[in-house]
Amino acid sequence: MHQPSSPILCSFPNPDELVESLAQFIIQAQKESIEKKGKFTVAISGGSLPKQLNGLIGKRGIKWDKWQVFYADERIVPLDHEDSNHRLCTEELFSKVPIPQQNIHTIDYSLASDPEDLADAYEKELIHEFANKDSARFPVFDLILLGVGPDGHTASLFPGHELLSEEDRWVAEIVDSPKPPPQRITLTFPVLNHASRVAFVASGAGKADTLKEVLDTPEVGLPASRVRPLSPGQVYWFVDDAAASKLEYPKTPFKL
Ligand SMILES: O=C1O[C@H](COP(=O)(O)O)[C@@H](O)[C@H](O)[C@H]1O
Repeated sequence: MHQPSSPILCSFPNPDELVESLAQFIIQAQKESIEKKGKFTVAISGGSLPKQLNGLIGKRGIKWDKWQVFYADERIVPLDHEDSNHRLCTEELFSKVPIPQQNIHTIDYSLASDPEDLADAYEKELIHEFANKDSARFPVFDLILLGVGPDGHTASLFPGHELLSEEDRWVAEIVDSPKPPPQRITLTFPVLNHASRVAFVASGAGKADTLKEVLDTPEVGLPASRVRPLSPGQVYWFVDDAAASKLEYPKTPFKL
């Protein structure tokens, strides 16, 4: 019987050490995945996360051509719009590393007039990558990288929203996001909770209250608390000491 995993919390004295350790963790995850399956499937968030991936830039041992990148959530805006998570990830990372463009799976903005169609089309991209939906009930990402907002939302799963109870779809649209822009797509909880590894990344004192609620009182049920991949999947929290300053949750020393 697969049980949900308990989060592993790794805290670092400063943002630079956090960024460097996160890069080492990601490189190790891609090494293991490529050895097993010849590719590395990863989902990336927007917000403050992409900047924290800059420890990957210029690192040896990264086989960028083996990465297949999806977005954990995306705003329904043109790909070059300032609110686009793809644009942000491109500025912070993809424009600085030799990843083939075709390995980055973006939304099809031509479907923007019908968010449900757009979400379904993105789900089809996943189905293409992860085999068909009947044989694989949910995709198993090698790594999903998430942030957490002040209200405890993650990806575009917001507290109290009906999408929190989605049990079937891999990708869903949201047209009433409390944080602008209102129209988005997001991976659903079943996808987040079937990943091999999920890594949350949070830094700065501004995240301290949120982290306390998410990790010390998971029974409140904030979206970020509900990301608990089934074993052998594992959820990690990469934070700096400022973000961890109010936590009672036990820390684990970082090791690869
Ligand atoms: O709107 C979003 O917010 C979350 C959290 O962002 P942060 O700036 O507080 O880290 C982000 O993870 C998500 O991808 C984004 O669309």
